[in-house]
Amino acid sequence: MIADVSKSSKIVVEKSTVPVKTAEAIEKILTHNSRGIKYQILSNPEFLAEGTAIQDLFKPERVLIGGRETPDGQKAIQALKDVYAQWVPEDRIISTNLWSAELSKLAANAFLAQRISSVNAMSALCEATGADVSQVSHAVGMDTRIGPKFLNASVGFGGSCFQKDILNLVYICECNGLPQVANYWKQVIKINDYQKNRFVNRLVSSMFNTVSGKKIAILGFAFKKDTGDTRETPAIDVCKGLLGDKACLSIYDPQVTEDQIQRDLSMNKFNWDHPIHLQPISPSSVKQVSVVWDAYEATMDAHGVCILTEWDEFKTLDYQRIFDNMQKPAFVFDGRNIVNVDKLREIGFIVYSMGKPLDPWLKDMPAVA
Ligand SMILES: NC(=O)c1ccc[n+]([C@@H]2O[C@H](COP(=O)([O-])OP(=O)(O)OC[C@H]3O[C@@H](n4cnc5c(N)ncnc54)[C@H](O)[C@@H]3O)[C@@H](O)[C@H]2O)c1
Ligand SMILES: O=c1ccn([C@@H]2O[C@H](COP(=O)(O)OP(=O)(O)O[C@H]3O[C@H](CO)[C@@H](O)[C@H](O)[C@H]3O)[C@@H](O)[C@H]2O)c(=O)[nH]1
Repeated sequence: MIADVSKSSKIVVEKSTVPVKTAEAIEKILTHNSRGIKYQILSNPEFLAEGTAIQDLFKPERVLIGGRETPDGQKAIQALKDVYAQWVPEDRIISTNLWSAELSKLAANAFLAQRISSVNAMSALCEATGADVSQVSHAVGMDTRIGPKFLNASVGFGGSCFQKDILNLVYICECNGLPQVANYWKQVIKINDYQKNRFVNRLVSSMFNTVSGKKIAILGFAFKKDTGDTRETPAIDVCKGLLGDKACLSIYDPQVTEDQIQRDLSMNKFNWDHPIHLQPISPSSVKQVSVVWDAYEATMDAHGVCILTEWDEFKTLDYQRIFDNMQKPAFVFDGRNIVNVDKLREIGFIVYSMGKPLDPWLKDMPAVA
């Protein structure tokens, strides 16, 4: 396509996250169709996060540009640097060779996801020992070599990037004859799956080993707050786990539509990645699921409440009102550690909060249902 329309030399910039050596493939295709036109391929991976995209664009921590180490490659890097220099301080614009830039993007996401899996693995140990994962994260994160960010235990990481990019890394390791390295990174995903299962098991075992026919309110469905994106959201796996035991779910998320939730819960795991025209036209809706537009409606007459996204509004709900309108005993399962556990216990809730000292109710329950 680019080769078809190009009339003069071009710089082609990869922004998407790609397997290492994609630039080489692009270069080969363009060069073979070049009709004398010269191309320079640059790798300029995008590091923005959803929910903060505009700030990340205006004030990036770094801009990474990878190119060929030839005079023409360096000239192309400088041309792209000049564009960013319009609003990004020059010391934040770094240049590398092509393969380093492509790999750095995968490495950055793998490191971030690894931090979450590390703290989530600790959360299981905290529950077993009586430690509090927030206190452990705080103490660990004060070491400037480790740093305090991205150490919040949760029901698991989601989003379209982390799992895909780690699987990409794993594939590249395997293709390069590095199975031990591949296995190391695979563990990050395995712990993430373990954390989601652990949450469902805790919930089911606390509620007398079954949620069949019970109403469970799901607060939050997006993979994180301030976005309506549900790709790879842990809510899908948690909801499917509960539906597997025949729970009735009442789901509320301030940004996710009913259609999206029904689609996510009725589709096979990887169908979301298909172009929209290849997805089921009207996926049959899941009967045990209702989607409502208010947290109070979702929790009305519920046996249990699950918090799966850390939306700010869930921190300030009137939990006394929620408790009064729920079946008893009333349970809260906080997959994001956002509620005040002591306050909720005072109200009368049985509370499970990821990685926090266990409620006396849960202490003698098996961690696995
Ligand atoms: N979403 C983010 O926050 C974010 C942040 C940084 C980087 N990225 C990267 O940016 C890229 C796009 O992300 P997105 O969230 O916009 O994804 P998206 O799924 O919304 O968009 C991807 C687009 O690529 C198209 N596509 C997929 N496979 C294709 C193929 N083989 N040939 C041609 N087109 C194809 C899809 O139809 C879709 O229109 C990804 O590589 C992602 O890793 C995303
Ligand atoms: O301490 C934490 C931090 C995050 N999360 C979860 O991790 C997931 C991903 O969060 P985040 O990284 O903030 O969102 P993304 O929009 O997926 O952004 C990531 O993926 C993008 C796409 O590659 C990169 O550009 C970004 O730099 C990278 O942060 C979400 O489910 C979060 O809830 C936790 O569980 N605990």
